[in-house]
Amino acid sequence: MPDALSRIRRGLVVSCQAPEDSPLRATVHMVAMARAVAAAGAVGVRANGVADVRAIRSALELPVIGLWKDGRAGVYITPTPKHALTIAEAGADVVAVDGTRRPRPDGLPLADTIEAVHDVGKLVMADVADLDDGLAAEDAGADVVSTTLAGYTGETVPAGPDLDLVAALAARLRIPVVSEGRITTPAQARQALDLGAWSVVVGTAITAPQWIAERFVAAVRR
Ligand SMILES: CC(=O)N[C@H](C=O)[C@@H](O)[C@H](O)[C@H](O)COP(=O)(O)O
Repeated sequence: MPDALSRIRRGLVVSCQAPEDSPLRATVHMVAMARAVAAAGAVGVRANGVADVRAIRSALELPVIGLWKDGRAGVYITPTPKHALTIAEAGADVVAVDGTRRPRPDGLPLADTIEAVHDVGKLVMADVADLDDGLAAEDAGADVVSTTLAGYTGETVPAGPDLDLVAALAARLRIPVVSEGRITTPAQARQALDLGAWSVVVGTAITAPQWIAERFVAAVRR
């Protein structure tokens, strides 16, 4: 098992990302967030964009899962080999890419992006939406799959994490399966591991103070 994957086994990876319109959208804030979660015992960090990946890589010893969000709809997570190689070059140990079976903007198969990343000695996390995506991503050579895109390819986004998908993928795949997306409680994170997840990625519930505060505000307004 590659070192970066061994190191995140049965642990918490924290996604340190802030959207463009967030007051936290500056690399310095994402590095501080990454340091804070590392101090708490997180075993890895997931980060978006060249600047954040590069800065977090040099600030921390932890494995970095890097991605490049290009756009907001369709295939936007590290959609092409060019995006993937840029993130690998920025220092990501694992490059997270869209691993769905949707047509990619460059028309190339997922396997091409995976091969390009492997050629520079880095690993690929395929962000999938369903079981068939996961099976196809494993066949295409992905090193690990994550349930990142489950619930984001249809009309509406479901409320909780898709833990059924975690269990289904873990039962069928030989490669590690990471549980990611809408995990908002420690109990859900634990449950994901109990269902066979290799590790758990949590973002919003830890690193988005606006989302956290909104829940408190709504509760005290009632
Ligand atoms: C769908 C998509 O674009 N997901 C992104 C992937 O990197 C991030 O916006 C999420 O924050 C991340 O997956 C962690 O999930 P959550 O924030 O729900 O814990």
